Amino acid sequence: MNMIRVLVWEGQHDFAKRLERCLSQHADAEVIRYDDEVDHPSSMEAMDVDIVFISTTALRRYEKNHLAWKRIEGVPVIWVGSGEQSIYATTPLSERVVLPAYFNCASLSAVLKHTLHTVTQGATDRPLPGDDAISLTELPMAKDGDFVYQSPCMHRLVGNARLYGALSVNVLIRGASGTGKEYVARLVADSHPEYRSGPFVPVNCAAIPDALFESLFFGHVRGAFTGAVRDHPGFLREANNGTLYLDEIGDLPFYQQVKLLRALEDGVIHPVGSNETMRINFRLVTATNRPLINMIREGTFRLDLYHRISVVELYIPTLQERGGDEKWLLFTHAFRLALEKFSGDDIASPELPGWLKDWVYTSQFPGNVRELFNRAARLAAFYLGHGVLEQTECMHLLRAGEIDCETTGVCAPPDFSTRAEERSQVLDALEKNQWRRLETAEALGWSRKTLWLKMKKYGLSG
Ligand SMILES: Nc1ncnc2c1ncn2[C@@H]1O[C@H](COP(=O)(O)OP(=O)(O)OP(=O)(O)O)[C@@H](O)[C@H]1O
Repeated sequence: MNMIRVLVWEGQHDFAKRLERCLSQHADAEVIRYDDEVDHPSSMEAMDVDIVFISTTALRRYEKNHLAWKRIEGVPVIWVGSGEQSIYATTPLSERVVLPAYFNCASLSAVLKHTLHTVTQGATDRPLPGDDAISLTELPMAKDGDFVYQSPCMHRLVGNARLYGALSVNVLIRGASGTGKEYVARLVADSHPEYRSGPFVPVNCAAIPDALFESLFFGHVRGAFTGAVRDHPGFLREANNGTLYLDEIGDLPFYQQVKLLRALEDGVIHPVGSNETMRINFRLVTATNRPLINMIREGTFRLDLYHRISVVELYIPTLQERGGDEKWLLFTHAFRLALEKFSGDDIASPELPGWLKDWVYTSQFPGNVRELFNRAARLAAFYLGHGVLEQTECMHLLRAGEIDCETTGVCAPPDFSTRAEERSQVLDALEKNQWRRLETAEALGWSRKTLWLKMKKYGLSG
């Protein structure tokens, strides 16, 4: 582990001393202390710390001033005390990391490693030495049907999908190909108290033949055109009282976008060949893997449609952003599923070798979950055929068809040629996201800490 700067904000206990002692055994750390004699740390941002420990007793003294602890946003926090306290009310469940007040050095080391690993995984993304102490089963794994996730950023995404899903707002899902946009769309749909009982109508906008757009979206009556042998309700009416999911919305041609916008604004449609208008009522969820804002600048996506569809935006992190633990979790899950599927049996999974874990942790999977599932399925087929997982042959198989990031461009971080350009991009993203750091960081594909450091570098503050 590299040298880390740890801030300890203590209430009335002596845990800073214990912490310092444990840290000196387990990590190369500089500990900066605040205690109950000192007022709350007002210049935490300027201190450039890597992690903050806050005792619940310290925070209680400043409970009225939410800003006091909001200032530490961008730096991971480990709470010290009881996990039950109302003091965490402003921290989503998925983000709470709690170290019991009676911690010992081993529990401190495990919590610290897990937190730092999660934060820095984008940069290092390989198992930490001695990580065996933190087994996968100890990490929070969640399952929504077949949707499996584990990383804090995915817990946050799912929490937001449920939260906004319960409201009657249009939701735009952004994410690279293979990240699971349809799963998230279904999660949003299933969270609404009324629309959840209606139909879920998925439409891939990239696969709509131009000439059939109106008939497929708004419906047609029998005889409206050659080949219209029966009435067709159209996607918008099929979704009535349910959810219409428009995937690849960025692929809808510009001149079709205005027709869709009009229907959404008026809440009525005219089926092709009919004089009647019909009312429509559904929740709209859209998804894209294309940069709509750039497309608006280039004049290929309508700003008015963008405003209509993106009341709430949810960003799905790439597999790389979710980190090694989640890749491994998904790989083992996919491997087990494939064994069952290919053998038609409830076959026991073999113990997976260490070289495989290393490979999964360090591979980038530009095709995201879809690609990872494909590799796991290959390996499962190999295992069923040969009964062993021999490294050389398996690696050959796993790496076949591997496409690197440079070729696909999908896992590369934003590339800015000048400082001025980067500053203006960061400013743009901040303004677009009303200076909310989490959303801005997600939009830029950065961690909150990276964004915070860049804001400091360019003298940007909200
Ligand atoms: N978290 C997950 N847990 C389990 N399976 C997943 C998860 N995420 C994605 N998948 C799998 O990956 C595949 C791709 O997911 P999905 O089709 O939803 O991605 P997408 O983002 O809509 O991709 P595209 O943009 O290419 O349409 C799915 O078939 C599903 O099996």
